[in-house]
Amino acid sequence: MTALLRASGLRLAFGGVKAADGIDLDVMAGEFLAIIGPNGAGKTTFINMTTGYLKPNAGTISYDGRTITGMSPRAIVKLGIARSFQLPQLFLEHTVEQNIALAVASRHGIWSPLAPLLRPGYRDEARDLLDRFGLSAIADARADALNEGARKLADIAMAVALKPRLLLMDEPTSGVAASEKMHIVETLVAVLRDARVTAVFVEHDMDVVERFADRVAVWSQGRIVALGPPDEVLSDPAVQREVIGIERHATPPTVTPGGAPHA
Ligand SMILES: Nc1ncnc2c1ncn2[C@@H]1O[C@H](COP(=O)(O)OP(=O)(O)OP(=O)(O)O)[C@@H](O)[C@H]1O
Repeated sequence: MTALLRASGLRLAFGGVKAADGIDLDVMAGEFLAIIGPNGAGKTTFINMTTGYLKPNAGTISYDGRTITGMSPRAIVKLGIARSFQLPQLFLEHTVEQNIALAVASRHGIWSPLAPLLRPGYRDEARDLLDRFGLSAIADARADALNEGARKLADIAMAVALKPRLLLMDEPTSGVAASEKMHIVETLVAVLRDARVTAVFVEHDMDVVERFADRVAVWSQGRIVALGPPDEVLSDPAVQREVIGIERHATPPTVTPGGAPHA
């Protein structure tokens, strides 16, 4: 396997806070790499640097052999790197299908909300994606009416509509009801494997990491402190003590569809 993404010596400080303190990481083509670590460890900062939302103070990021450090988010998307956010970025007043069709249109450089109406092909592609994500039944629902699980899947479907080779997902299961979580991850992993997308995902649920990650990278205070297969890394006493204990404590509350948050 070759490295699709290579981060070398990444550093980024916010005032006195070292959000990235020398990050070296190769993401291999085809793998699913989980990033775990306590709140504030620098996980989102890594995704933001890789996708052009933040510029590192030092270090380089290369993708498919090409340096992308400091490029704009739009230029990076064009090269084949997409992302989803901790808080889904859907257009809330639009339907699920319209959201996906808008993402398809944006891949063609068209940013108008009318694009899907003008080009039926975009809607067809959106419908195919909805089918693959198991979202066809709610194609006509407004995005603001969805429960958190469906919202996360729709957000990831929008990222997949960009036809990425590499997808970075920031906490794809946060806020999703425990009963829905495994189904959601199974669905998105099946779609991504089928589309041969390499995936990096930040995750707080160790069951999800254990079951779906090929490798896991442990972040702590802007550094990677462990990296390897989940069974090795998650059974490492130092990781359990320093990170997973904190993780379990810090796991955000889940929200049931239409219900109140609960721990
Ligand atoms: N734009 C910013 N301006 C100032 N400080 C920031 C900014 N982004 C991140 N930080 C700080 O950098 C550190 C790392 O933040 P980051 O969001 O990357 O952590 P994280 O591991 O993703 O945490 P969480 O699990 O809570 O999402 C934190 O101390 C955070 O407050």
